[in-house]
Amino acid sequence: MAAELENGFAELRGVVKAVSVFGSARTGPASAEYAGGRAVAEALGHAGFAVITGGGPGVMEGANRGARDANALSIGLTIELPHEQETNEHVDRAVHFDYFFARKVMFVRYAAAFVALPGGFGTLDELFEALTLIQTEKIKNFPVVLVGTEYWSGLLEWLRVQLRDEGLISPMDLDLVHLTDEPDEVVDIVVRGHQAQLATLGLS
Ligand SMILES: CC(C)=CCNc1ncnc2c1ncn2[C@@H]1O[C@H](COP(=O)(O)O)[C@@H](O)[C@H]1O
Repeated sequence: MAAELENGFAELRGVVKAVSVFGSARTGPASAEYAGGRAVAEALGHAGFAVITGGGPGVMEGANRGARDANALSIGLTIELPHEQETNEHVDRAVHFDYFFARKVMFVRYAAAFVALPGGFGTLDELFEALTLIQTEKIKNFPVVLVGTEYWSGLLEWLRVQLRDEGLISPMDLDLVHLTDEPDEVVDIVVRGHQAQLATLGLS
């Protein structure tokens, strides 16, 4: 397990400007979600960001493909699962993990932001992990961009009403969560977050 972390750090060394993109493993190449992942990743790629996904099918594949379309580095952090699963063909650099938690460290450590498209448990797990890290200030100026207003609006509203308004989270815990359908807006949000991170480190 320690070896898995070490290997991840070694494989990803040098990745300094990247975004982790999450989304359903089940939405095929003909779906709007796949196209959305591709468009967002392509826009991020043109803005100079590498794209990190889970390396699987669906939205992950769309995002890796979009990164390639933009000639950006396309990374897949693949996971050992009970059913055999191929790394999608648009990954340039694959890093394999047996443990979900070791893999999660990499999604955060090497990314300037999280972008989440529609998905199931896996996507929600990744989203809420980021929100927990933001809330506890383990990560700072780290934007979370939800892509797909129709899909995400209900959850976001529920978080505002049931969690924020009821005092179960702080009012500012949702400040870094953005909702959009526009790839260019995703880029703007990510760039601003990245600049704020560099400024915090005294690197801007
Ligand atoms: C069809 C199927 C079950 C494929 C599983 N293959 C997978 N390969 C890589 N990452 C995955 C896989 N399943 C879930 N994940 C992780 O969880 C998210 C997708 O899960 P879900 O479909 O939203 O819940 C992805 O962002 C990814 O990081």
